[in-house]
Amino acid sequence: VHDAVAQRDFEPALPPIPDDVLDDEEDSVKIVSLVKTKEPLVSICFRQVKLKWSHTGATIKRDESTGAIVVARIMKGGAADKSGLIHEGDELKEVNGVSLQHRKPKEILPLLVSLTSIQSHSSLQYKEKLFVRALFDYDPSEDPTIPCKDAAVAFKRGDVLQIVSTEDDTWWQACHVGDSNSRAGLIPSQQLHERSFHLISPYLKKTSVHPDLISYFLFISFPAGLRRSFRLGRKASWATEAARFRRWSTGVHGSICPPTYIEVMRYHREPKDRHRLVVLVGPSGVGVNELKRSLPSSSPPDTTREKRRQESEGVDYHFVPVHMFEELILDHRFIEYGSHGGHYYGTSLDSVHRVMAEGKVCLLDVHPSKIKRVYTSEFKPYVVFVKPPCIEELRVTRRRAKFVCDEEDEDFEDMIDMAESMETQYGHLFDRVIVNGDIATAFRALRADLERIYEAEIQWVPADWTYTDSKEE
Ligand SMILES: Nc1ncnc2c1ncn2[C@@H]1O[C@H](COP(=O)(O)OP(=O)(O)OP(=O)(O)O)[C@@H](O)[C@H]1O
Repeated sequence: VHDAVAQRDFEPALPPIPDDVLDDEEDSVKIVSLVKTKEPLVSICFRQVKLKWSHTGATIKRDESTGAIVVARIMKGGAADKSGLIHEGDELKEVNGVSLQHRKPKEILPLLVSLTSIQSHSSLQYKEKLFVRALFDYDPSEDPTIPCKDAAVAFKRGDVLQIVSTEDDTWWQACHVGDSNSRAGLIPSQQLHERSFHLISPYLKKTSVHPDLISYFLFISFPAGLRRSFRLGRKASWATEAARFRRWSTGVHGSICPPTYIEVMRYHREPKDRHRLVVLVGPSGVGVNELKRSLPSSSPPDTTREKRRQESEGVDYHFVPVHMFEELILDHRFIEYGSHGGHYYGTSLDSVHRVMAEGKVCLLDVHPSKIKRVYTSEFKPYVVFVKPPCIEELRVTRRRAKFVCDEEDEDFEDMIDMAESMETQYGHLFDRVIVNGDIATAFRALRADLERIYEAEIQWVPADWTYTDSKEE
């Protein structure tokens, strides 16, 4: 191919090879000339060989010791990579007849803008199959460390990316999954993101460290009383936790790693498999219970308090003697438990198992710090964060609802603050965020999301879960 291309005539004509390039230096000195046409095409001329590509798929840098402009990186699957004609370390001599010698990077960049525009073909099949979910937002336009903003891929927390190269320790190459127009580009490597986090670069300060349901689904739902009891207990422990987290984030525990990427794999639920556990989290008063009330419910939680006249065993609660409840605590059988008014209330793993074993969808409402208790292949949790809207919308929606008239602005502010803290600390575990402004809209969003998750052919779940499943088979 090289020879066939080399013998053809191309327009425009290349400048002659400089006299000072000796024949025996051919292997060590490459003269590359870039000619930008009116079309969005870049012609790369390599001696007398000229190829036209829509995009080159390469980045450049200045060699610190020699001052030369060299090819820094060849993007996997890009035109430059496929051609095999330019390589990392190749020196760029001139662009459109303009010598690059002694030029400042600022002057060179506009000349090379097309060279740094990286595109891969949508039909491209990458050889490596490593998929990750991003656990933080990344906006290259706010990242001063990115070698070339045009070569980068922006993403949001939760996006699934296909990693096509991890050869470079600092900048990996990846493209978005499920987007046929997605191009491969640079993303910060895990190592780089962890390092940058500790330096608290400006772009990271803004990032977070960090889904009537189909009638045949039945849900486990815990009554408001229990939830409120938990919440009362949670409030105190949350304040301690938030304070501890603030200390960590200010550097007392500098070795804490920020969430970066988690390897994910496609998961297809077979009819024989249990449904995924649905976990609802949110700050106190945001409306988790209100949303749950609109969903069919089933298995209740455990409590040690006396049964009231209107209550039934196994409907409102499982009424358990204190000694049994305490045994369950010692056996670590509770996902979450607390006491209120001198009585225990708890959400046990056993109650979740029972519902799931019956083939029902289990809906759980816990403090986000407890998600890790069920973050296993056994439960495959789908975590929905219920978030408050802005304070103006909170005022309007909550006061419009006649039964909520005693909420003060301060409560709304607390709710918003707590939601922010939860997102900061646990956001990487959330599969879906639903803003509960107008209750009907929030409920429709939740229902649509849960329908989607239970009907979806393919879902992305942590690779660990699928490895565990295959070991168990
Ligand atoms: N979108 C909404 N619009 C108006 N009122 C709402 C909305 N969502 C919830 N509410 C009301 O706000 C109050 C608190 O809601 P809910 O009890 O569901 O909160 P929660 O998140 O379960 O908190 P807690 O555990 O503290 O009870 C309830 O009176 C509920 O009816």
